[in-house]
Amino acid sequence: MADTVRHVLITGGAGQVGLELMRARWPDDVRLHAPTRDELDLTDADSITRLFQATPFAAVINPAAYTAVDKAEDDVAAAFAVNAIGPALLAEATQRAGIPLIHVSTDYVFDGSAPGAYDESDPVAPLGVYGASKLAGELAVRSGNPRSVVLRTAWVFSAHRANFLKTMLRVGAQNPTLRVVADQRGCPTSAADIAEALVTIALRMMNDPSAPNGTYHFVNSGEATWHEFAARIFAEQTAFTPPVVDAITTADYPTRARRPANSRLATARITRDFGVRPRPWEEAMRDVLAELKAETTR
Ligand SMILES: NC(=O)C1=CN([C@@H]2O[C@H](COP(=O)(O)OP(=O)(O)OC[C@H]3O[C@@H](n4cnc5c(N)ncnc54)[C@H](OP(=O)(O)O)[C@@H]3O)[C@@H](O)[C@H]2O)C=CC1
Ligand SMILES: Cc1cn([C@H]2C[C@H](O)[C@@H](COP(=O)(O)OP(=O)(O)O[C@H]3O[C@@H](C)C(=O)[C@@H](O)[C@H]3O)O2)c(=O)[nH]c1=O
Repeated sequence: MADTVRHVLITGGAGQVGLELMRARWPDDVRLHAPTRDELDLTDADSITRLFQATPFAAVINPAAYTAVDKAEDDVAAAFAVNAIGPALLAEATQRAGIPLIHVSTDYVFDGSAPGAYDESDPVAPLGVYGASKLAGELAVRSGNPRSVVLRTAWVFSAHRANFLKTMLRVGAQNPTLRVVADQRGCPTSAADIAEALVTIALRMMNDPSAPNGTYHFVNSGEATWHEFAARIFAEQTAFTPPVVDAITTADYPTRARRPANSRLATARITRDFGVRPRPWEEAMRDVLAELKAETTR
């Protein structure tokens, strides 16, 4: 008898977006597979082959990545292995299996020189190794499996793993004053909301072989500088007396990697093609703060 279960492979299931994909609402006939790092290492072609031999996947979602932006500058080979070679191998495997691949990418493929929000057709020019490796991954996915979506997102926060929101809560509880850059502007985005968009795209692509493909932007609506993001986090949290947050320039806060001054993403295309409507980042952030609060009071 034919397998009536639709098997969906989720890479990086322990990451921010991967975890939210595992918690997201899926139809009853979908079975999620989130292999551990021992079972799936994106840099190891054999581990991908073994997985595909064991299970007839109906789709693959790839949020796994090397995400340490500064470290990548000195760890070029490792960043490219995960962010470029891994997606190339997944594109090859999904193309051979005749199934869609949904890949997650970043606003850091842009150099930040545009005056407004970037749309999907704007020219890319990454400033650092992380962005360059993610761009190489995008190209490999598009050319390796035309039945694919590259979903670019930005400034991801959630109650899990490492992210700017959690860093601010940690250092803000310990320091009366913080210094945060006020000349880099982007779109803070909830991992749970990204997961919801990915579910919509994956279901559509599984159900309809002629579903839209290509590059899409998904971020929560609104925008902020890192300084505004930090200030809002402290205004909304109730766990401790908020620190004073000084607005500084990028030059005042030297980092190993350069970051775009403007990486706002326009989302009209995903709304038009998939009906996905982003909600304001402040609203999504309140959900995450509530989740963190519930965890500490449990
Ligand atoms: N974080 C952000 O602010 C942004 C992220 N993105 C993109 O969104 C996606 C999801 O990011 P996010 O959830 O924050 O990432 P995380 O850093 O939270 O998680 C990344 C996941 O990838 C896994 N991983 C790393 N290397 C490998 C490998 N060789 N084989 C298999 N799995 C591996 C990690 O495994 P392990 O659990 O073992 O560490 C981890 O589970 C990524 O593609 C990222 O580039 C885009 C814009 C912003
Ligand atoms: C901790 C801290 C950071 N900053 C600055 C440094 C940097 O310019 C900015 C953000 O710092 P972070 O290192 O937390 O964020 P960063 O790692 O640059 O975040 C990026 O991650 C990758 C994975 C992406 O794809 C991007 O969309 C983006 O989310 O804030 C301060 O100004 N003060 C501080 O106390």
